[in-house]
Amino acid sequence: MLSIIPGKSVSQLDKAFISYEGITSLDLMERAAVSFCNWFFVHFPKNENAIFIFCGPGNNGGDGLAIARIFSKTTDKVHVVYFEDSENCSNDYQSNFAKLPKNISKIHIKDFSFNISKDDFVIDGIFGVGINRPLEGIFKESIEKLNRVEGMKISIDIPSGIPSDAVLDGTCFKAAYTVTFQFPKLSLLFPEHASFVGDIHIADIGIHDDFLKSFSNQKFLIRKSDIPGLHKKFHNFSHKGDYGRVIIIGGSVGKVGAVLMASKSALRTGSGLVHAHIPKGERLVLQIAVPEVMVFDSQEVQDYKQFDAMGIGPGWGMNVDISFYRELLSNYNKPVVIDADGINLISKNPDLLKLIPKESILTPHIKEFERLVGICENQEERLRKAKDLAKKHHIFIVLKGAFTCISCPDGNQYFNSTGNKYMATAGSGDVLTGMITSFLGQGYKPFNAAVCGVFHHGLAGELASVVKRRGLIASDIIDYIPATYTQLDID
Ligand SMILES: NC(=O)C1=CN([C@@H]2O[C@H](COP(=O)(O)OP(=O)(O)OC[C@H]3O[C@@H](n4cnc5c(N)ncnc54)[C@H](OP(=O)(O)O)[C@@H]3O)[C@@H](O)[C@H]2O)[C@@H](O)CC1
Ligand SMILES: [K+]
Repeated sequence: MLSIIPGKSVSQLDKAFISYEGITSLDLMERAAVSFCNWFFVHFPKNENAIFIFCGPGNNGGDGLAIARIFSKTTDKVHVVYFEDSENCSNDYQSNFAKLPKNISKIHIKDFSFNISKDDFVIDGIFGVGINRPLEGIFKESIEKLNRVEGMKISIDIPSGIPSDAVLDGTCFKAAYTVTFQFPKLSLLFPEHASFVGDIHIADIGIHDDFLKSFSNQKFLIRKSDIPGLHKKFHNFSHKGDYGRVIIIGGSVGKVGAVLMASKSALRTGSGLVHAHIPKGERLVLQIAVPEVMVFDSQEVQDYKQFDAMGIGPGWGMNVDISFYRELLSNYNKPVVIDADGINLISKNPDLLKLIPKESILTPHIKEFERLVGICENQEERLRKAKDLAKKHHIFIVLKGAFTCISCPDGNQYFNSTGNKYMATAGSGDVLTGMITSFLGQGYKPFNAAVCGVFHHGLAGELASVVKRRGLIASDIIDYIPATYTQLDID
């Protein structure tokens, strides 16, 4: 997993790493600039337009100057727009300013006309992780003007204005892309910042994972390379019992589709036997739609302990016999997955919280989560409360959304890196419930089940959206679950 380092620790990280590596801070800045340019040349291979690079007084500005020098080897249309005289800027800024070749024009921000056309590039090196207060004066005015001009806008490390670990207060540069160094800054993952951050690219500057770990603050990004090692291996003599017997409990009149999608996705994720528990009178539709699922109503199941895992809540509604739910949680002594109305019922009956088996996985979206813990001001508060809840009740909280966050009982938080905007569609959450329940039933540890569930779910959505785009529906995500195993080379 990739450690996410708090902004305030980045300069300590820098110091420790350059001493370990035997390089200077200027060398590290050069690596950052080269890595940024490598990304740029791949993304914009035929660029012939002007490139305006806005450089603030710190090392983010220093990065901008080094980038300008590299660009100037291939084009004469590079313009550096600076805010402070070099002698008032950071040391590495000064070194890079001195190295600027003659073919780069240098303009003080006060003399800049903001005459930028739509094909030009606007590169934001005004502030990085060193920002320590809301923008004012010339910085605020200039960024507001830049947000009004056209042009392809790219931020270096973080859009100027966003603090690295908190929610924006005031003005911020609006980027189409953010090229961030080595690890995503936490605030890039906040929904409040989506319109400023654009697409995120992580540029490698050679600081390896083990080194980063020692500066980590219990926050991590889940990457593709983390996933294969979390999967169980099966052999040629494995039988359907080995792949688990799971049950999805939910459904109500008009909402049986949720159980249908969760059950089908459990099958597609690899479960050997999938059962569904739905209200009497609704079973026919489910049996016709997914003949592989065995359907029961409440009177028919004698003993829930026979199931390796349970997914509770899809389409359940709020008219559930709460004593049944209470008994279900009290008597089942393995981790369960709880979603949707399964969570809403807990919000209405908070005494249920302490009955949830240890290591269970709750998968709320933001509204379900806030019903559980109270309205939150922003994502920062949500993440804090999710961590507290996970620790207090020894459960996993999967807070769904872009960069879904898994909060663990030990206080660690893991952010998912797969998925896209097309997945915000009815039933997407039911699919995830089915997938995590399936992994639990296959004998995965709850942490592995949650991580594999969210990663494969996001990946299935990405694969489906290649052809479906905004026409994607939850059933498409299910169809692409098998392809995620192919993508990750998991047999
Ligand atoms: N390991 C890495 O990740 C690497 C990081 N690198 C790069 O370094 C960046 C961090 O650089 P940094 O620490 O110099 O901070 P940065 O954001 O440039 O600004 C600090 C300056 O701004 C000022 N200031 C602050 N807020 C202000 C405000 N609101 N309004 C006005 N002024 C304000 C503050 O001075 P102050 O006024 O507070 O005295 C100070 O002068 C990082 O994001 C990345 O791009 C790479 O080069 C190499 C590898
Ligand atoms: K920036």
